Amino acid sequence: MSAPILEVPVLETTGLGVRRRRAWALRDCSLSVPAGRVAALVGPNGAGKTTLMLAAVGLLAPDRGHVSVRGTAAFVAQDKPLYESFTVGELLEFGRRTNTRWDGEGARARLDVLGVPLGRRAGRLSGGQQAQVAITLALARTPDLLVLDEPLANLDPLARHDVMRTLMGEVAGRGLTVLLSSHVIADLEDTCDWLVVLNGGRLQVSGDIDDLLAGHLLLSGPAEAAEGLEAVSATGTGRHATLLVRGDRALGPRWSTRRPNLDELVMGYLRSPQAAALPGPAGVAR
Ligand SMILES: Nc1ncnc2c1ncn2[C@@H]1O[C@H](COP(=O)(O)OP(=O)(O)OP(=O)(O)O)[C@@H](O)[C@H]1O
Repeated sequence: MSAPILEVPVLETTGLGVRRRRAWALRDCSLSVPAGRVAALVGPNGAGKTTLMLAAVGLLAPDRGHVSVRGTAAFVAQDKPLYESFTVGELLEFGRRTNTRWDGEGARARLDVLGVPLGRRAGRLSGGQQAQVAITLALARTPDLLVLDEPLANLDPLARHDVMRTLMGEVAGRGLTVLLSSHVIADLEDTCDWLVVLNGGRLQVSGDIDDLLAGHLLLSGPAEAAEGLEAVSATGTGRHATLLVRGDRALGPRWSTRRPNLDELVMGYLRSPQAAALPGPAGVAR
């Protein structure tokens, strides 16, 4: 096995714990997202995704542990708030006046390509256009880390594709690092290369998506043969069982094996909140 390549983290949390009102929304979370990665943040409702993102950009203070960002971070909240009575051009001008780092030319060029009229009031734009404007304003601040809370929610498939293409262009063009949350794994499969899974306020998975997929197998076979097999999780329909397991296993002709896809990997972990795939001290999943 080749030695793990050390990548510079842009976002790093160590033992991060955040309380919302009296309850812990995030506990003992230690993760890193390397530079130039597009990290998918997934987990059920209430898992702590927004809490982690707010802590990452400094909008929530840790109650335990640390969070650090190398460089600057920009955040686009779930409801993509814009001053509705401002025109898009006025929003750009407002951004220019209120930010020390501002790429107005890039922002105008992007909106031009997307066909968003600068003279239109933000409140009169479609949901997809509002998402694009909010992301464009965040990108114009030329952050090192862009944090997006469900940027694809309520967008049609074409608009979702456009948003992801915008992000990929920025990542390829200037090595931006992105952390984005979503409930639709299929939207993330082609563009994200890093995975963070939260469940009930705890970190379950953090790592390179290709490594994670290559490090797991999906087994299908007779339920009675599944007993005693160590698995991340198992599902079944009576006599038939499907298991998500770590590593490579030769189990004989009664089992069919294949690599899981991203959705199967995520679902396999979410079904077993106690299971975890986190990098050990040498970057090896444990
Ligand atoms: N403003 C708040 N005040 C108090 N508790 C909150 C607040 N916002 C969230 N919480 C609680 O913190 C926990 C984590 O919520 P968070 O919004 O981070 O989850 P999430 O994974 O982003 O969920 P969703 O997918 O539903 O957006 C939940 O138990 C939630 O009830």
